[in-house]
Amino acid sequence: MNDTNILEVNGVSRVFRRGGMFSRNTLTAVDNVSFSIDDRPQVFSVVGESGTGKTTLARMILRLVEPSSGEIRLLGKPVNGKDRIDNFAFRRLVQPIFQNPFEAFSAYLPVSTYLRRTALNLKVARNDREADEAADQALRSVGLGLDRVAGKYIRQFSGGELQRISVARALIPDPKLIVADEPVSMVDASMRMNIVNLFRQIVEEKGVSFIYITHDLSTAYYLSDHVSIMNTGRVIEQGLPSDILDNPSQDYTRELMGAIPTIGARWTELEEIDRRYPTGDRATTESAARHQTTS
Ligand SMILES: Nc1ncnc2c1ncn2[C@@H]1O[C@H](COP(=O)(O)OP(=O)(O)OP(=O)(O)O)[C@@H](O)[C@H]1O
Repeated sequence: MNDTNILEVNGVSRVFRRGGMFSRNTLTAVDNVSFSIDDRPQVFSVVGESGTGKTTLARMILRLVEPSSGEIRLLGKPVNGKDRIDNFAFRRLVQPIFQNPFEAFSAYLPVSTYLRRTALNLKVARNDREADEAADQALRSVGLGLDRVAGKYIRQFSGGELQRISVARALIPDPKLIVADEPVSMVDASMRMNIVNLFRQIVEEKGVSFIYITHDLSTAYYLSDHVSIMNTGRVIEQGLPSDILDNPSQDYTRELMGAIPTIGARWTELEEIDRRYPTGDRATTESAARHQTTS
């Protein structure tokens, strides 16, 4: 165990029962997965097709599902079990971003009220004024501001705008780690790169690390410092994105790559979308540029 690692996942498995309470049928959704994320701000991607166990893994890290075996540690402290890190400390350190931003907020509360409550509940602020300041600061990190959001309900935003607001919500407690489960798969194609670039910008500027869960190898390659490929519950290969894509050791990875018509063409398309829909205050990052030049 290394206390400077933000996250350690040691031999973690999750078995689900299939076919009712008394059934003996089981499914191993996550099978003996191990990896660690050191304290350098980074994007750590977990890539695989539907049903390979990515969401189950994310939910175990977020403490929404208990592992059947193995251990997850956050800054050296257990995430599960009787000595686990307390809930409040956990929520200050780790925040989720989910696939559907419309499900991340209440439909009955203005989004600004929701953000204010988040700041108060997480004790980032002592009163409404401080909470609004915290919300405004977080919204500015994603290219918005409280003035553009105040009093509006989720139906008044596009999916892309609302996903940016859910990134802002996640930033309110100044977390160490954000677990983003398919965060761009329900966002309009024109906004996808915008959000992906925003993640990179947050890594560089705020020192937050992301676990980026996706079926889309192309955005993972573009965005990540590290890629783990998952198939049937197992991590089958992992490493630097350029190493994996230039030299995949597994047939499954080659199949995933085959889903991208040609890597080079895809980057051109992503860059074109990015040019047409700029983030505004987006930083072009060294890491993204590095991956682009290797493609
Ligand atoms: N609560 C549950 N009970 C039973 N089976 C489950 C449960 N949650 C997930 N599974 C099963 O575990 C397997 C892995 O699911 P999981 O959602 O983790 O995969 P995934 O890679 O995230 O896929 P997707 O992108 O479609 O969500 C699937 O076969 C799924 O049906």
